[in-house]
Amino acid sequence: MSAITSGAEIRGNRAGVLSKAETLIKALPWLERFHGKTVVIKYGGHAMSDEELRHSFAEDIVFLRYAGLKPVIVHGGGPQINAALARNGIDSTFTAGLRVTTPEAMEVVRMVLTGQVQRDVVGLINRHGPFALGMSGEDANLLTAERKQAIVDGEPVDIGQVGEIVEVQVGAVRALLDDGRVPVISSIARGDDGQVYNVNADTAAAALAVALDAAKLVVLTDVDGLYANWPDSDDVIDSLGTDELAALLPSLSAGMVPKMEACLTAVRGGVPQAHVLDGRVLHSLLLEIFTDEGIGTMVLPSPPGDPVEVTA
Ligand SMILES: Nc1ncnc2c1ncn2[C@@H]1O[C@H](COP(=O)(O)OP(=O)(O)O)[C@@H](O)[C@H]1O
Ligand SMILES: CC(=O)N[C@@H](CCC(=O)OP(=O)(O)O)C(=O)O
Repeated sequence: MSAITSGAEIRGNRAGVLSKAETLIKALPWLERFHGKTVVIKYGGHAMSDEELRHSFAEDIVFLRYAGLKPVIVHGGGPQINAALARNGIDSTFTAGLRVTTPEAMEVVRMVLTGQVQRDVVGLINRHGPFALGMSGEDANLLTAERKQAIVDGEPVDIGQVGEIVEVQVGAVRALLDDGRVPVISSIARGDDGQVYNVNADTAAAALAVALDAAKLVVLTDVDGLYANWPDSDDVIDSLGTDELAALLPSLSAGMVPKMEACLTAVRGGVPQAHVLDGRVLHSLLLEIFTDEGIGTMVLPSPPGDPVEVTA
């Protein structure tokens, strides 16, 4: 027998249906603006902690792909590397937000990023749509790096096999994008000296966003955005210009340093906007790209408005 719905029920559902249609229509200007555009998304290790959030991230990526955008993912894996180093009895320290990478730590970093985290992210996305394909920055000479030194109190400090990106060859990534794929990239680089280098994933994402002429860089992490007076307050800076950000950088600490440097590099390199978003919020990527809700911190070319007041 065919299913029958009463007229009263249909009229009762109408309001809910209309509000869903309104949500879709509100996304229209953003769909037009970003259709065919490349968006580089840094998926931080801390943003991968929860099962429901991981699926919401994968759904967002597949949604972006079906909506005609070209998402490129650069994944992190700091907490996963920490756990693997601890299991192997290898000490792990950070200088200026970067892991001091001995040759034995480098083996673990490479194995965890390309052999574990990248595989997990690819598998996760492909459960929602068959688009993801993993690459290391070493593949097809995507990322070439030289040994980097950290600067501490104005002095250069050796931090081992940490790489500073000196060349990006995006041919292989473009080929994947042209084929409708979603590249998932691990932040390991090759060196002309035959070494492999550990590159901070925020830094790698910024270099790729610039090289790919991306319309946006989005950095997903585990805080609301850039806090103005962290750790004393949780006031989030909604938006700031590159000049203000450059002035602020010396006062920032820990993981925020490479993240905000990445936003600065990307926007100064021609990417129109960079965002730091809370990956703990379900569907934060879709909310950022397809609505005008201000979530997280946005970096724009200077001047974007009044300078923010910040105390170190
Ligand atoms: N001004 C700041 N605003 C927000 N977070 C900050 C700030 N300064 C330092 N942090 C720290 O940086 C961390 C994010 O960096 P990180 O742990 O490297 O994340 P991810 O794994 O996502 O790359 C936050 O969890 C917070 O503890
Ligand atoms: C040089 C350096 O620090 N490399 C990082 C690479 C992974 C990373 O950046 O992961 P998150 O984005 O999750 O922090 C590391 O070894 O932890």
